[in-house]
Amino acid sequence: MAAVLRRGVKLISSGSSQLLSGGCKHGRTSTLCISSSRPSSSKINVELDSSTGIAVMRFQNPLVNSLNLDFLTEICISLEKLELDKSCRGVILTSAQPKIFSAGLDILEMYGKNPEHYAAFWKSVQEIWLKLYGYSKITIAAINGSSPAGGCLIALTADYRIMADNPRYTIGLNETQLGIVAPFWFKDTMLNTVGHRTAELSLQFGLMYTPSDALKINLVDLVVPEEQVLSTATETMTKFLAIPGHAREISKSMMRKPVVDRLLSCRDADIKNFVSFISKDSIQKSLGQYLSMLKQKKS
Ligand SMILES: CCCCCCCCCCCCC/C=C/C(=O)SCCNC(=O)CCNC(=O)[C@H](O)C(C)(C)COP(=O)(O)OP(=O)(O)OC[C@H]1O[C@@H](n2cnc3c(N)ncnc32)[C@H](O)[C@@H]1OP(=O)(O)O
Repeated sequence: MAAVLRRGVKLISSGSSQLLSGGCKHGRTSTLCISSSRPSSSKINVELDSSTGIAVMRFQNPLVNSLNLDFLTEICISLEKLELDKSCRGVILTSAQPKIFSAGLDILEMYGKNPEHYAAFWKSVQEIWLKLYGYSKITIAAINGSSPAGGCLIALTADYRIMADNPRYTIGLNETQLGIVAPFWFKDTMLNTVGHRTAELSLQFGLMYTPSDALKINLVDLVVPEEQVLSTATETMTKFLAIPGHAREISKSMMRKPVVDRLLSCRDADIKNFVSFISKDSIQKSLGQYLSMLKQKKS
């Protein structure tokens, strides 16, 4: 999997991605970069500073970082590589797209397709959640834009959330607004973060929160000026890194394992449930209307 290219430079490749260590792009010898072997098609960019052990994973799937099958797979592969890389100690998740952290699951993956496609897509959604929620290393979400539904879920899996102080950005599980339902593991992730009553109201109404409101309900941990989101995430990561790693990791696992195990125990049933739900005419109709609404918003 890994090959030494020249002194201090190793290449790890899987699918379309490569991991280069040593001096690359930025001329900093301590920087690792993961990028696609076809840079124009890469949906993420990862830089790992080997002097600090902090990796920054930037989502760059135009236009709005919607989570389609390819994008989810690419994120998962990169997370796996970083988890195996001993020089990586923590990952900051952020967006390279302006104003959007992630628009959530790609609605086009859930609309007008066949059951096999829905099953494959849902499996990859499960995969990313299992990977992130059970991630052994520290994760921090540097939320520099809006983050509805699946985008919020990605942020919720992190150990810490820092959001840009811009009232035009919103975050939340808005599924009911689309006429769909957040599955139990989305619900559990939310519930474990904001508590039962807030989660109940939030899920039923499909509420989207401004950064200051998200802070009030502990959906995010910190709100900072936009230009400070990444630097604050790095500072926060340093605080996490000061804690003895083994103790922190076990504590994280202790809090999250029951929820992870719950999905692991019924993955196939959850996929079946999703396929049957999303294939219903009434659900397809709701999604179709929502997509039209998104298009009309522009005109
Ligand atoms: C008995 C029990 C039963 C339970 C069973 C449970 C089973 C499980 C059920 C199903 C669960 C599904 C869970 C779903 C999770 C999701 O994540 S659904 C997606 C939710 N996302 C959204 O609602 C976001 C919608 N988008 C927006 O609000 C805005 O686009 C934005 C992100 C805020 C960006 O705004 P702006 O910058 O103004 O850009 P736009 O012009 O609106 O968008 C640009 C183009 O992108 C398209 N687009 C946007 N979001 C998506 C998306 N999520 N998927 C696909 N495409 C998207 C948008 O249409 C524009 O396209 P073009 O017009 O072609 O340019």
